[in-house]
Amino acid sequence: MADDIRVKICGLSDPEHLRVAAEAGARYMGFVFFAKSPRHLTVERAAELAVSVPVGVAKVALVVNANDAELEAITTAVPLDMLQLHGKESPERVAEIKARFGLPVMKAVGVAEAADLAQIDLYSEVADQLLIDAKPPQGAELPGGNGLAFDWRLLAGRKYWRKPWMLAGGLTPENVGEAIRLTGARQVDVSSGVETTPGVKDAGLIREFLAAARAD
Ligand SMILES: O=C(O)c1ccccc1N[C@@H]1O[C@H](COP(=O)(O)O)[C@@H](O)[C@H]1O
Repeated sequence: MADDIRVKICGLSDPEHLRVAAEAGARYMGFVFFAKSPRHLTVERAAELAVSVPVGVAKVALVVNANDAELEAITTAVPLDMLQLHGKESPERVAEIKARFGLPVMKAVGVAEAADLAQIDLYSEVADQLLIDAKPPQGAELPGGNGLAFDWRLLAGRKYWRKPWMLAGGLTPENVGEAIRLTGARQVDVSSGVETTPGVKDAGLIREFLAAARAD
């Protein structure tokens, strides 16, 4: 087992799936706070779920262009370890959120072509981690969580970014091994790939994903 591969399961909403993910070795659990997402949680529900996350597993709040009032409500109600910024937050806004809310920040960067990789260096200055995801198609309702992959060969030979990074976008139990092999990722994030329909996670797929990601 490649136990050093750290897996994040995003968009969890059921305590049973939290239990399965933790038991199978997930290191991060993502709660989505974005009303347009089928995985959206209220702060009250997320606070209830957070209780079931074992010590040592990071609780991550995913937000999209959230204002301070929204962030205040989330961070006050839910015990969190990290904020995932998945919108169009500027480097200045990332730095401001990090300072104001006192939590490590992971900034999502959308990639469709080599030119997009420059964003990674830009955000490396201010974010604690980078999340390298597929750029959403023009006009997409969601800026992530679309089950869309990008060309992983764009990351080949570039594993030494200045900050820890996580690979996301269209990962599944079937393709995660190949994605890790091609990109050198040591951390991976999945949402749609462990669902039967958008927003509905599947315990068997969660287990399969973790086993595949952590296999040698
Ligand atoms: O999961 C969502 O609903 C979501 C909504 C808004 C922004 C990002 C979202 N999810 C993140 O998107 C990537 C890729 O997800 P997928 O595996 O392709 O479905 C991942 O980082 C999720 O955390």
